[in-house]
Amino acid sequence: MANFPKGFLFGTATSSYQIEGAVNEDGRTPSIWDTFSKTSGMTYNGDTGDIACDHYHRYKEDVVILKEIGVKAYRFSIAWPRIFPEKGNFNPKGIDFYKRLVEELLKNDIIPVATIYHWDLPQWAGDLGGWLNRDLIYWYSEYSQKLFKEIGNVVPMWITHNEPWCASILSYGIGEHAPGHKDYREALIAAHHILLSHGEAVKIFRDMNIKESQIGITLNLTPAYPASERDVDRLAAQYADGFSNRWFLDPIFKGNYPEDMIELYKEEIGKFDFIKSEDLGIISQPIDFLGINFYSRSIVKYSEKSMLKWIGVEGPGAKTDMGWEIRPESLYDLLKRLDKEYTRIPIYITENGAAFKDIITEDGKVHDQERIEYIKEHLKYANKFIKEGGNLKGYFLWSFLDNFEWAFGYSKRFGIVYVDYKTQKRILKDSALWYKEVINRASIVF
Ligand SMILES: OC[C@@H]1[C@@H](O)[C@H](O)[C@@H](O)c2[nH]c(CCc3ccccc3)c[n+]21
Repeated sequence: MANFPKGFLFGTATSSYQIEGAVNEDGRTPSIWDTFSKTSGMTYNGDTGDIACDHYHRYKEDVVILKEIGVKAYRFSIAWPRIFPEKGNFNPKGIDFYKRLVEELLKNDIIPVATIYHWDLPQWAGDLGGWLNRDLIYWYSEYSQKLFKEIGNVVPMWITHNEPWCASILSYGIGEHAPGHKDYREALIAAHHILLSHGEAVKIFRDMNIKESQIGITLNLTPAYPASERDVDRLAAQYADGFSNRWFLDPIFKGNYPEDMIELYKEEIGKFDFIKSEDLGIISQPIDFLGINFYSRSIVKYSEKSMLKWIGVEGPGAKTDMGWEIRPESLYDLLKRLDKEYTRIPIYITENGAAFKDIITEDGKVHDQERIEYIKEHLKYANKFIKEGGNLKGYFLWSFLDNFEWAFGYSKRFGIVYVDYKTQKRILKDSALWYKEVINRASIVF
């Protein structure tokens, strides 16, 4: 039996575009994900977030379920297009939804953890060039400041951005996410502006001196391992680590971009003329916690073919329905590395979870034992890190509800609560009942 420290924050996580629906309600205007999901071929089956889990209307019922599971905290994101549906035009009805949600959470002793940006950029900002336009930093500052003013005193944990890597590299470089560009120079420009907007929001947050509230950022981090002990494969792993992790960790915690990656990129990217002298100082100002989203590791071998000099190799372990290798030990490796090389500020696992092919059996239940095993194993390694003195303060399971899985639409289920999208009925999967026990005892048997 392993116990977690008293006060360890067990939670669940979601995001606005993936669960809310009500895309035209109370003044909300389209986001780049409304546009992208309606562009043919961009999402599985042409799925969109138009309805999703209809959480905008069902949030009270959903908070009751959160209470039933017994989570201590709930991580959600705020839809920028509800708050500023047009450039410079604040929408009180938009913030009212989040005031109602936060009130409901607090009434049920659940700590609200708000992510300011989880990819649903207002289309009006997309039309200005999105994250390629340095002016977005101004608009993001206006948005963040308004949130801090309106609900800063009732939200104790603020996350500026969810996964800058996805919002830049995956979206402007690889093209799998909105706005679907495939230009690596654009990707690094977007990454820089997102990081800069993070820094500006932290500055605003500090200047407002909001009591009892903390601010951080969430990074998706993927430990990279060489496919062999050959030097070239070890070099490949170094570059994969730079690509996924150090390009974001270094500016935030060291105040510089990693030299080896600048060298690797400069042929393709040309001048790094989008970085101004004062930028890295703004990006690297102290934060109160680091959120990490961990799902799996990558194994890479050297390849002359790719500009990045590496290609992925399939791991030997079992896979989730996303095809991601199940490798809980890598969570421990990641945590130890962060502790040793980057920071000892509090760390929260702001996402960890798995998609599996869930079915409702005759008994009307969802026996998702694979998901229970996945979570149990990751909590085991999280606990090992804590026992060794690691400053891990919380774990947010992805996800509370089955929801819109971006390019995969509704074909992938990550929830511990099953959503029947035809009826919007919620069914607690076995994993929700198991997680309830874990939280109740703040210990797990493994
Ligand atoms: O894919 C599951 C979840 C998403 O539903 C969340 O919105 C997002 O924050 C999130 N990040 C990751 C890991 C990074 C990643 C995201 C999308 C595609 C590939 C890798 C996994 N997830």
